[in-house]
Amino acid sequence: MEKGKVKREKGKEPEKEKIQQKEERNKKKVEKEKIKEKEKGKEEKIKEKNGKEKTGKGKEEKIKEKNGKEKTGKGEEEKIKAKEKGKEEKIKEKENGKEEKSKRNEDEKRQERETEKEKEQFKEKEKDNSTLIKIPLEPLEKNKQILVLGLDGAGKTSILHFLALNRVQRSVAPTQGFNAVCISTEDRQMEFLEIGGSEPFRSYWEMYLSRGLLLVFVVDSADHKRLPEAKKYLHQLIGTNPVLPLVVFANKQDLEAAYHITDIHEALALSEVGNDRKMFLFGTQVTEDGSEIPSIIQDARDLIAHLAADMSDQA
Ligand SMILES: Nc1nc2c(ncn2[C@@H]2O[C@H](COP(=O)(O)OP(=O)(O)OP(=O)(O)O)[C@@H](O)[C@H]2O)c(=O)[nH]1
Ligand SMILES: [Mg+2]
Repeated sequence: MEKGKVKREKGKEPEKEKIQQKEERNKKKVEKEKIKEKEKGKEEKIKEKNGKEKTGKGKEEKIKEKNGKEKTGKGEEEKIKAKEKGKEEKIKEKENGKEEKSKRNEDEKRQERETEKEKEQFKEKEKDNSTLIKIPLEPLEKNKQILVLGLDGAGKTSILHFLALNRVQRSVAPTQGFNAVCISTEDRQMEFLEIGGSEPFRSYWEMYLSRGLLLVFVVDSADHKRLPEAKKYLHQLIGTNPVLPLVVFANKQDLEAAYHITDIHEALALSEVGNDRKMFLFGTQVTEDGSEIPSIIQDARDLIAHLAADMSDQA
């Protein structure tokens, strides 16, 4: 019997154990579930975090996009600037073009004015010369001329103008080549031929000397330095013809530096022109206010007319 008891007791003990085992299993289950829940919570948190991160990424992307837009915005700004620059440059170019055009217009107008002035001056000269007969070179070859020679600037044209018109010519241009002038006196006409005194024209002097009726040689009395040069040319000319009459004009006597005619006589070695030659020396000046000395030019004109008449009678 005790054994049975024992058996019962033993039987009771397995139930307890079973219950305990069940309780333990339940506990474990509960713990597992708790753990699972915890894990789930963790995962969710992580997910949330990730989500946030994602949204963060989104922000970044948005920022990037913004930057991109900003960049594109900058690009547009640059384009606009470039366009503006281009416009400015075009405007500048136009302005420059306008300036150049206006400059050109001014230059053209100036030239027109100058040509008009020149035309007016020419017309005035024409009026002045209306009493003079400009003789073409062809007919002059038949008649002998009164040659008017001398270095450039000596006053040849000025003297001729005064001889012809008894007036001073204000602006005298250097003679480029020939200047033929016909002066009428009471009983005859005199044909004068001036050849330019600049170097390129001096070679013609001697060529025309053979056709010369007489030689009028003009010097600038104040141009001391060039007197020896003038002397050289004069003696070369008269050396070819021992009887050609010579009338020397010691011009520009109004200038302070002007040599007196006795000094000019010496400087030009006029005593050496030859005994067979008629030679005369006049101190002259062609100025507006000079009233006495221009009368000398008139005397010189009378003398020249006389000499020319003599020479053409001889011919
Ligand atoms: N002070 C002064 N100036 C004069 C006189 N005669 C001429 N002139 C001036 O001297 C300059 C030259 O005169 P022109 O008559 O052109 O001299 P040119 O000998 O004909 O000169 P070319 O034709 O170059 O050979 C001009 O400016 C004249 O006004 C004068 O007696 N006194
Ligand atoms: Mg001249």
